[in-house]
Amino acid sequence: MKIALIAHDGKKADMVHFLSGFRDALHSAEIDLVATGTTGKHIEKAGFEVNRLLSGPMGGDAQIAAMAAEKQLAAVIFFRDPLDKHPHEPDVQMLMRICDVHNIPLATNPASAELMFKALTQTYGT
Ligand SMILES: O=C(CO)COP(=O)(O)O
Repeated sequence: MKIALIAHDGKKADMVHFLSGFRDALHSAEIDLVATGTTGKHIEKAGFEVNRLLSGPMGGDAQIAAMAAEKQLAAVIFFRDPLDKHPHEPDVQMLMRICDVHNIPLATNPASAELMFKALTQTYGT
């Protein structure tokens, strides 16, 4: 299964911390990670394999939305920073809307991501 990962700058450390808690599952399981550009760099640095797309403000959120619309994603984990402004806010809203349109599981904070991830790894037997 393919899981998309996105984190705003103020949440990138949270994303790496979150993934580190699932390191064994991520290394052993049949999980493909895809991420927006800068988020992906942080994830790679932490020792995970990830397919990096464009940076969010340059269209990365839109690329992930397209994958969601084409049902290529089992889930989207998007750690948004609610205390910061983003020039590409329309893309952020669009991504979340597309997840809702296509009923793609979407977690926007670590607590929900953890619940979702545990459920997914059980469902997929990983
Ligand atoms: O801006 C983002 C999400 O809206 C994330 O993009 P980066 O991972 O390239 O920082």
